[in-house]
Amino acid sequence: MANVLRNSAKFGFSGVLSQLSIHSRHGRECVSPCFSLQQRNNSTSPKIKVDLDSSTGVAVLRMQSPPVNSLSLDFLTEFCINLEKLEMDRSCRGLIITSTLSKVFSAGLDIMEMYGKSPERCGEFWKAVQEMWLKLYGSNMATIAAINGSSPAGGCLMSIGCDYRIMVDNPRYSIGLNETQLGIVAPFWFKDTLVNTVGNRAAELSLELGLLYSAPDALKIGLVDQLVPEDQVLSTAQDTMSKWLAIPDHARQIDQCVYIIYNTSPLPLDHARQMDQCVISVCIYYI
Ligand SMILES: CCCCC/C=C\C/C=C\C/C=C/C(=O)SCCNC(=O)CCNC(=O)[C@H](O)C(C)(C)COP(=O)(O)OP(=O)(O)OC[C@H]1O[C@@H](n2cnc3c(N)ncnc32)[C@H](O)[C@@H]1OP(=O)(O)O
Repeated sequence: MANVLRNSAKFGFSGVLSQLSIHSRHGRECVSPCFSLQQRNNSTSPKIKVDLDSSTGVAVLRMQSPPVNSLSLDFLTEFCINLEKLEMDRSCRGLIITSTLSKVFSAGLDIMEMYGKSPERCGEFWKAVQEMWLKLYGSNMATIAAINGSSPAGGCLMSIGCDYRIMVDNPRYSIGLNETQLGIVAPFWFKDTLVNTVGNRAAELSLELGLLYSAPDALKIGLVDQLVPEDQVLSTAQDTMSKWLAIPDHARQIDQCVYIIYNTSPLPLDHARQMDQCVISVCIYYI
């Protein structure tokens, strides 16, 4: 543990995960000389748009993959590449994730990725899902989800992978890990992340019944931290981010790291990750 804490101070949580044998992770010390200033500040790709304001150190990542921002392999790959670029950029300290689509933040995993694909493709897809969660939950940046629409299943995982959640105050928007309603089971690390957010009992009820919560109900159980009118979601996220960034990065990162290490099962370890990948790939293949 002493080593983990020493490393957390040196590398931040991402760095600690890499000490625990995660591939391709980058502490904030690791600044790639490969990215030009222009590349770092603005990158546009088909499914994701990122704008980094270098005066505030805050990036806004907009998911723009109609109709519902479903998490396909292509989407997840783009998402992870963008996250990795921001992670390596010293000037970026905070990340806000939101959607350009009306009514939907993200519909979760792309159902077409889970239907009739080869075991190899299923494995690749699941690895990308794991990677998305590891990169987001383990990020050294302060992360806020500005949830401007429904966010079921994998969309909810993405939201609870952030440090703070602001949702539009609209009872028609829902959020939750509804996998059991679909006849599938949320993996253990989805469960851990939910428990870390809403506590044990609420998570148990939520997972077993596959509950989707309206925005007001999500606030009641602590699944989201704040509700705001639709037109204020981004500005509130920016204001909230400035409070998070008033805390010295190293202190926030170490605090987060200690919390996660004590409260999360060991997916960061290669063997746990591979076992999870194998089980899920087989399950998807036989669905
Ligand atoms: C032991 C067994 C273990 C098995 C293990 C297997 C897998 C892993 C286990 C768990 C992890 C799973 C995580 C997941 O994320 S699963 C995905 C769950 N997602 C959902 O349930 C969301 C479904 N969608 C909705 O509820 C709604 O679409 C919405 C997001 C609320 C938006 O509603 P709206 O009315 O605005 O749109 P439509 O419903 O009309 O949809 C428009 C369009 O989008 C298509 N679509 C919707 N969701 C998805 C999706 N997840 N993937 C792909 N495509 C999606 C929908 O079909 C419509 O398409 P069309 O062509 O008809 O226009």
